[in-house]
Amino acid sequence: MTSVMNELIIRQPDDWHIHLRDDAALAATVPHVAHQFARAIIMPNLRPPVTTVDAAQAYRERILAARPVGSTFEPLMTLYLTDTTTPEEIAKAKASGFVKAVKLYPAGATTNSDAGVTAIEKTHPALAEMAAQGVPLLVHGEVTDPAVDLFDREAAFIEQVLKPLLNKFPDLRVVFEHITTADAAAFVRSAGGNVGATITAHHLLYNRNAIFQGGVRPHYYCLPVLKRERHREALVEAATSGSSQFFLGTDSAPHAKLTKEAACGCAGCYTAGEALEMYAMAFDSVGALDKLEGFASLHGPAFYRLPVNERKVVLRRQDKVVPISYPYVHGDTLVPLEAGSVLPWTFAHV
Ligand SMILES: NC(=O)N[C@@H](CC(=O)O)C(=O)O
Ligand SMILES: [Zn+2]
Ligand SMILES: [Zn+2]
Repeated sequence: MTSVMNELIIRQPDDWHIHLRDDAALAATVPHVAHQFARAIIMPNLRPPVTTVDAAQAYRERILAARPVGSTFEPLMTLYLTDTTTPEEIAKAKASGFVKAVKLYPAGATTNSDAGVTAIEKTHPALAEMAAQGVPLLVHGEVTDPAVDLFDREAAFIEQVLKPLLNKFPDLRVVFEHITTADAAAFVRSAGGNVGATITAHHLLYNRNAIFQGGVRPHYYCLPVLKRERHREALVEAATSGSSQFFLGTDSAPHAKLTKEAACGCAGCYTAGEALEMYAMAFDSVGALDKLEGFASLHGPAFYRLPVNERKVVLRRQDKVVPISYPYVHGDTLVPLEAGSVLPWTFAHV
């Protein structure tokens, strides 16, 4: 007997990778994440980047102040790793209680990564302290060598950086962020339980054709860029496998409309307002809705050694219209992924 699931009640998910930006942008981004998720790992790629515990604390206060009245949303803060991050700052981060991880951006790999790491060896003192203290390293896993094809940069990063890094620091806890390839999914599975990965909704739903459907579609452009269909299928397989190494991270990355729809448009898809609807579509597409709670609400807390959320939420098979745009900073707007589309799922609190 086959049955269609029309309503899915799960523990409230967390988002293990999101960009909220700062100041006026928080009025747009925080209500979205706080509605869908109980907690979120907040990326530190501000200008200037969040490189100290003191800066993370101040940023955390600004996020908390932007929460809707009554919201209990909890931002989990991260530090931006640089060539000069000290072991002392790592120890301070661990002791703070609110800094949960440290983010590695290879310099030049993505948005606001120019202050990132220029050579991984320079970070060895900080990484040794992180391994000792159990502080997770979150990685944007793409090499920056312009000679490497854009679509191959994640696979190259595994061989050139990640494998040597884990050989040197076998106990380091690593999250391979926003994985986009079969290579990355296979690598994570072959690594120990100290290695996990986040997967976005857009990398589960689309392949690289989406960027060129009838013309160039800037809102589907993000980094790492969407890949071929066989990679998308491998990501869906990993996300729905039940393996606790894979968990939800939207990588929702707001950029004002004018900076996306431009001759040199910014990388990033904005999905925070409709993320769970999109993940439900991806899981439903392979009949794996029963695996969504593990991926969205259980595996991440297990990796980060945090309690699971007690509150329940519901996904209903009910149409939801994605707004054409949301208000954003300086009178500009924010165009969500699938703006104007009708999604077959609707997220609500129970
Ligand atoms: N994913 C993106 O395309 N962009 C992110 C940066 C990142 O996560 O690499 C951003 O901050 O805009
Ligand atoms: Zn990234
Ligand atoms: Zn990101």
